[in-house]
Amino acid sequence: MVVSSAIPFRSKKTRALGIPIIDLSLDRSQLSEQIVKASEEYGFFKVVNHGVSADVISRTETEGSEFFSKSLLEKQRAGPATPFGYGCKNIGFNGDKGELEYILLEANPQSISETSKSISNNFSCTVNVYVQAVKDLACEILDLVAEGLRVKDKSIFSKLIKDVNSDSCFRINHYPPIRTTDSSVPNLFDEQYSCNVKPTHIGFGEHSDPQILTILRSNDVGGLQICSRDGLWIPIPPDSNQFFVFVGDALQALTNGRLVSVRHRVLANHVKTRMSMMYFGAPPLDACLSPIPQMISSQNPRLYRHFTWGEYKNAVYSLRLADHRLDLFKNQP
Ligand SMILES: C=C1C[C@]23C[C@@]1(O)CC[C@H]2[C@@]12CC[C@H](O)[C@@](C)(C(=O)O1)[C@H]2[C@@H]3C(=O)O
Ligand SMILES: O=C(O)CCC(=O)C(=O)O
Ligand SMILES: [Fe+2]
Repeated sequence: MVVSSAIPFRSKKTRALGIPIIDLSLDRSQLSEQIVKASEEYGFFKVVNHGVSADVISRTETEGSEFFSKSLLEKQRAGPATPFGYGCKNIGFNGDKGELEYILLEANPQSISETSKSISNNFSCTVNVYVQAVKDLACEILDLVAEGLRVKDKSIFSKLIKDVNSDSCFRINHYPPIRTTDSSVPNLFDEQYSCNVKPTHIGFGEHSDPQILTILRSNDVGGLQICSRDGLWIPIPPDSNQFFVFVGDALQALTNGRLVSVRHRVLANHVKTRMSMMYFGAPPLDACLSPIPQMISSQNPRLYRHFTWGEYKNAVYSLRLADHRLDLFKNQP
């Protein structure tokens, strides 16, 4: 596993640390082991040589930028985020706020074209091609996860997001620079690492992603941080040519806690606009998220009870962004 060089960050609660980088051109047996190791230790890694065309990525970025450059009224025609549609500063339904605007779409061609009606045909086609490409990447990674865990059915995880009824979604977040009039907030910005020196504004608050796997791509503006197992925040330098992968709560449950969903957040940038695009791979609503039998043994007793993605999603939307919702589904001894 290639580990990136140390990332300095001037805050007591963050520390310098490398994050795993997975080269998808390596041979399968090496790859599957590296992916499982990274998913156990961090629940997060960067993938390089991912095979997604640079043109597909840049066209989607252009469509996203064009959408956010429209007037508020025009953007609102994509519908209020209930949860799908255009949202500004409000995240979810329970009072969470962030310094961003976003568009959240169901990740299937019919819904994308329906929600995109008020935007453009180009937006719809481009987003569809992008979503298909990152979905294929997510499936490939999930097959490698199954191989690395030595599970017989290699498609045990990927088939959940390949299912026609998969509840996957796609989100574009747009974080404008913070224009502060508060002189106590220094407009410090570390160009070298593209992150705020003093994190004073939350772009997107601390949380874990509820789904199986998230594939994130951002422009060259930083702000993303992941929380290490010992509770320290690690700034992730942006890389617009590569993808970052997050293990979600559903994969943590399916693997009986062996792979961990990673808590992360985005700090607002004082100077530049960050734009990120996330594909959240999710199962169908009626899919069971109980730990797969291969992950349960006398040394590793069942951690979570039987529950469906639909039940979990209801819990997700009834709670706050930062809540530890998977704890509600722990097995009673
Ligand atoms: C505050 C909320 C927004 C969110 C649903 C929730 O009640 C808690 C989880 C949030 C989250 C985080 C990851 C994804 O961005 C998201 C789409 C998801 O599935 O869970 C968002 C939800 C949202 O913005 O609707
Ligand atoms: O915008 C980002 O970089 C990450 C946002 C995020 O974590 C999310 O939308 O779930
Ligand atoms: Fe997230």
